[in-house]
Amino acid sequence: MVHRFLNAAKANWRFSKTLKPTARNVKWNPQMNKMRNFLEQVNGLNREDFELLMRMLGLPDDDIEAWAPLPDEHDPGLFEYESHPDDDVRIHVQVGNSQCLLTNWVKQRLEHIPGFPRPVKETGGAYRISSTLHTGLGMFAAHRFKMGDLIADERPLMVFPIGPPTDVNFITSMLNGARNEPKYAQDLLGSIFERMSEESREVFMGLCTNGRLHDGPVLGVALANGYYLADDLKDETETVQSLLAPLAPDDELLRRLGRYSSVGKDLSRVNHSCSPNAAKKFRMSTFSMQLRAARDIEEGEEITTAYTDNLEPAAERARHLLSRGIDCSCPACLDPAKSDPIRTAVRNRPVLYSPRGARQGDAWISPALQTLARIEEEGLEASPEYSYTLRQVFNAYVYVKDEENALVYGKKLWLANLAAGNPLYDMFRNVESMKKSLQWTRPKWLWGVQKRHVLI
Ligand SMILES: C[S@@+](CC[C@H](N)C(=O)[O-])C[C@H]1O[C@@H](n2cnc3c(N)ncnc32)[C@H](O)[C@@H]1O
Repeated sequence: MVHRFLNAAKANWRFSKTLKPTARNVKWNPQMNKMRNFLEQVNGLNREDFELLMRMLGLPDDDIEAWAPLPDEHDPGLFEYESHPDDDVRIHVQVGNSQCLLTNWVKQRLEHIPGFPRPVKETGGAYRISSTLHTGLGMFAAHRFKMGDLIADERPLMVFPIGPPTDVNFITSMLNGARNEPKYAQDLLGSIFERMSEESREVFMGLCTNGRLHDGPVLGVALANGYYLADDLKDETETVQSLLAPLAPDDELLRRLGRYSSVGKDLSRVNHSCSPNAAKKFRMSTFSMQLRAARDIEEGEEITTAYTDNLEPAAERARHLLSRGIDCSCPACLDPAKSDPIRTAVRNRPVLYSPRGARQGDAWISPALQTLARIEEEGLEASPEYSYTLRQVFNAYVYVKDEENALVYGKKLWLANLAAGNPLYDMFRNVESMKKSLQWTRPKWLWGVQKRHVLI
């Protein structure tokens, strides 16, 4: 059987990135359901099929082009792969100085990336690692960064699996903090560790263990520093698909099936914040973790990322963080009565409806502007809701043909996407392409009805 795996940029080349509803607690009406079904089908299309559909629907080339993401230097290309009995077998793979335990499938996927591994970017002198007041070592900005700027680009010392396909015991051991099967997990990580260079081993063992040495030294470091690679590096074998199929959406196994974690030299020194100023993204093409500024950062400021979902209430965050040995004492954790309602309001940000009939001023845009203000007040620019809300506001200003404001928010959206590693669209920062966008040229096209439109 031939599997077709689309690269991220192509898979993301979708209307729905701009139009798909993302707000929670939304009451769906039949019209929205219809739209969602349509968009879900469009979602599955690659660029060629998408273009074909748009042409069939009568969309001119100019409009189609305006929706295309710019060429992506991280585009891993198309992967067409014949399934093989060895797909799930794990093997040791070295990429540069990274030692990894990957499935044959992932190894094949990486080898299909043109020019793999592409060079990592030099950011020499952009940061320093030094002591913080209360959280051990941390990373500090050596100069000012603007939102979206690259702070670090680093290949991991080690990449290791955190779940099946083949090692069901391993997941049990990791889920139980390695208490049930410490020997198994320790041996597995040990087999990667012993392949590392002496220098890398020394760096690795110098990382913080957070008192988890009882798990064994290598496992202790991996548990205290492991960074979850989520969808950025994962197995997509038939075994994984079949194991995934019966799982409920809240099953913990979903997070772990065919997934990986990594430990880095400097990036493992970045501490957690509930209002982080930076975001990490693993890139397959360079086999490296990129750290970018999620908002402007001053020289000397500590650089932080989120170890947990920062839109959860403080009590829920504390539960997650405690499992990583962190007792967070940031202002949001110390004063949940003030912070929790703001974060919940961001999470439940409202759907934005355009006004019925003729233009009725811009007051209908204010719920989205209010969400943006809340995000900036709480320092939540690293959460996906920031891009979503900027997109709402951009769409809304384009809808009312307010060129000046559309451009202001389009440019912010461009930077927020850059920081998050999302696809970049010229229309967000360029008046010419903005005016070719669907929202600008024919706002009623998609729904084909003279009703209110959801600008999500
Ligand atoms: C990946 S390491 C970060 C670097 C670490 N501070 C060091 O000295 O190497 C994660 C550990 O740092 C500490 N840490 C990170 N963020 C923290 C925070 N917000 N509050 C308290 N401790 C934190 C915890 O001990 C955690 O297990």
